[in-house]
Amino acid sequence: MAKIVLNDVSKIHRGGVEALRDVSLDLPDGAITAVTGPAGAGKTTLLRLIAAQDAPTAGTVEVGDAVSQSWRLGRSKVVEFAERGALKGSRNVYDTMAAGLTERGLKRSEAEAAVLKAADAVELGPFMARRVSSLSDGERTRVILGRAFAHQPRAILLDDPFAGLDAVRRMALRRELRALKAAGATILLATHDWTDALALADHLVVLDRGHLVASGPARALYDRPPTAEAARLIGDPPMNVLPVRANQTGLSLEDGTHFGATSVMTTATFALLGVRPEALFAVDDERAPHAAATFPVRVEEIERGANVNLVHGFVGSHAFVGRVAGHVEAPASGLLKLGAAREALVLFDAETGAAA
Ligand SMILES: Nc1ncnc2c1ncn2[C@@H]1O[C@H](COP(=O)(O)OP(=O)(O)OP(=O)(O)O)[C@@H](O)[C@H]1O
Repeated sequence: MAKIVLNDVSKIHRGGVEALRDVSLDLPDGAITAVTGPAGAGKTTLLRLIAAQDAPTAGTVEVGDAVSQSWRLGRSKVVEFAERGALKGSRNVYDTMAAGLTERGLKRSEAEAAVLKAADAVELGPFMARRVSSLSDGERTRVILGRAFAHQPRAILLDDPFAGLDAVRRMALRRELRALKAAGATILLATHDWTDALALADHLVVLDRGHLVASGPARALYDRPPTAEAARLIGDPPMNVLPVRANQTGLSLEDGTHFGATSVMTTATFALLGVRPEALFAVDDERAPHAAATFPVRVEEIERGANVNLVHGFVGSHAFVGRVAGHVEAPASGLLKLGAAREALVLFDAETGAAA
């Protein structure tokens, strides 16, 4: 197992791009951490620094007992950084998985046993002699994972491991990663995909434009984001966040659109009100539970799915999304009332954005 600690880490790439700024993190060992954030947030840069493939411009990175005073020192023994782009197409699968094992001190026979065992685990046995360039994206991902298994590192870093995998392989990979965790590995994966992140992660790190937006236990961060900024970045679709004004009659938008929500106590006149898309339900549905707040949504589009519908529209002038179960239809007026229970409403400070 290996705990990963970053102290005030910044990384300025050549050309002056500040990919990370003053990031401090303390990641639990023996857990799965998902590093999330929009394109260009700094996810790959963070993984590369932890793997000692690149040096921080400032700050220190510690992995287990390998500290980065000299930033490369000892790190290769504890971290396997699995980058799809780094696979050599002309190598066969066996050599790709075996590369570096003897340098780590394994005898040839031990290296061979480790590779064959790992290949078995990721069902790559029949592929051993195939060139990497002849493999599909999904098969390459399995090579990457197989290599990580064979090396038995204490921390495994995976950059976008689910890209290019079909649904069945995604599920299989999630199972493999859980099994690796159960065997004691610390796993860090960068992903854009919230389904995978939330299905797997014990811990979430949210980055945006190089700064750390949030870090904490995945479920808690998802249910109660610490700031409005985090709320807008966590989940797909993320939480709706509306600027509201409070008085005795409840909460309203600046244009007077009223939500009720008298049960939401706030001493401030202005606040930000958050509600998760999947917490919303159509209030005309007589089976709907009692709504503590009602949002009149001017519907632009309803994306129909097998069990849930994504309602895209506006509340006042603010974009708003509902993920509503069952059949839902926009009324002739175009205004669909979506409600939420009291426990689904989150208030943030209007000035600081901190959760109330
Ligand atoms: N080697 C490099 N030289 C110069 N700039 C770089 C380099 N690597 C990354 N960057 C820049 O640093 C920022 C962060 O990039 P990074 O790849 O870490 O983000 P990311 O969150 O992984 O993005 P994506 O989700 O698109 O893969 C981006 O603006 C990127 O263009």
